[in-house]
Amino acid sequence: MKRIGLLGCGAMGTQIALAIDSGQIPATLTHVFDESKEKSALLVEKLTNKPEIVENSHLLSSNPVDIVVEAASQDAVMDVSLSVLQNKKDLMIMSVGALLDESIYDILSDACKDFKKTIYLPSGAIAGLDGIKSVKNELESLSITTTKHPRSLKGAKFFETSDINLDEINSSTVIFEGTAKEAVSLFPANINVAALLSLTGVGSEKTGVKIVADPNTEKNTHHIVAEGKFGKMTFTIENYPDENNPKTSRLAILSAIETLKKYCLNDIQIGT
Ligand SMILES: NC(=O)C1=CN([C@@H]2O[C@H](COP(=O)(O)OP(=O)(O)OC[C@H]3O[C@@H](n4cnc5c(N)ncnc54)[C@H](OP(=O)(O)O)[C@@H]3O)[C@@H](O)[C@H]2O)C=CC1
Ligand SMILES: O=C([O-])CC(=O)C(=O)O
Repeated sequence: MKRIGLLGCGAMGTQIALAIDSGQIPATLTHVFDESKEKSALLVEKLTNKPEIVENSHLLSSNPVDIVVEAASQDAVMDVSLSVLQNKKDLMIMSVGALLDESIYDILSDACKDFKKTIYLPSGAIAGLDGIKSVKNELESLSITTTKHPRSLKGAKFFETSDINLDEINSSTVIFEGTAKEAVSLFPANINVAALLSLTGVGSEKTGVKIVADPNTEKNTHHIVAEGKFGKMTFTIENYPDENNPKTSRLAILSAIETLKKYCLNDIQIGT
C-alpha cells in the first residue's frame, strides 16, 4: 500500500484525505502539514485513520512516504518541491502556476531525472489536455477564457494595482487579457489551469488568457480553443465550485483524486 504525505489541508487537501480514508484511493495517509495548525487539526479530526501532523513542510518527505501531494499554494511548491525529489519521493502538484518560473521548471525536471522520481500534474479543473498534448507540435494558437463569479476572484494580487472593484461589477466583464505567464502571477489561486495548458502546449508566453468576472454565473467556466495544422479543438468546462472554496472547482478535486488512484493502483490505464 502506498504511503502519502499531504501538504495543504484546505478545500482540496481535505477531500483528498477523505478519499484516502474511505478507501476510494487505496493508500495510507501517514503525514500532513498546513501552515494553519487549526486546519491540519480540523482535517485529522474528520479522519478515522489519523495521520501524524508534522511541524514543517520539509518533514513530510523526510518521513517514509512514497509521494507528497501538494494542495497548498505556489509558494509551497517553490519551497518544498526540490527537497521532496532529493528525498527520493514522488510529488503531485496542484498549484501548477509555480512551474511557469522557467528556472524552477528546469531544476525540477533535472531533479526528476537525477533522483529517478516523477512529478504528477493532474488535469485539474479542465479537460482536453490529452488531445492538446498529442497535437503539441502542430499548434498555432492556444487560448483559455475563464469566467468566474466576482467572489471567486477576490483576494487576487491583480487587484492590488488595478482600479477594478469586484463589488461594483454588475454584468459580465473582461477584467484581464494577457499571457498565461502574466495571468498566473496576478491570479495565483485562480488560473493554474492556464499553466497546465501552457506546459502541455505552446508555452506560457504564447498561451492567451482572458479572465471574465460575471456576477450572474454560479459556475467556474473554462473555454479553451486550440488551432493548428491538425484542425481545431474547443473545450468548454462548466464547473461547479467547491462548497468550501469558491475559487476551486469540484473537477479539480476529483482530478487530483483520480490521479492519485491511478498512482496507487496497478491496473489498465485508459487515455493518453
Ligand atoms: N491545478 C488546478 O486545476 C487547480 C489548482 N488549484 C490550486 O490548488 C491549491 C489548493 O486549493 P484549495 O485546497 O482549494 O485551496 P485552499 O485555500 O482551500 O487550501 C490551501 C491550504 O494550504 C495552506 N497553505 C498555503 N500555503 C502554504 C504553505 N506554503 N505551506 C503550508 N500550507 C500552505 C493554506 O493555508 P492559509 O489558508 O493559511 O493560506 C490553506 O489551508 C491552490 O493553490 C489552488 O490555487 C485549485 C483549483 C484548480
Ligand atoms: O478550479 C478552477 O476552476 C480553476 C482554478 O482555480 C485554478 O486553475 O487555479
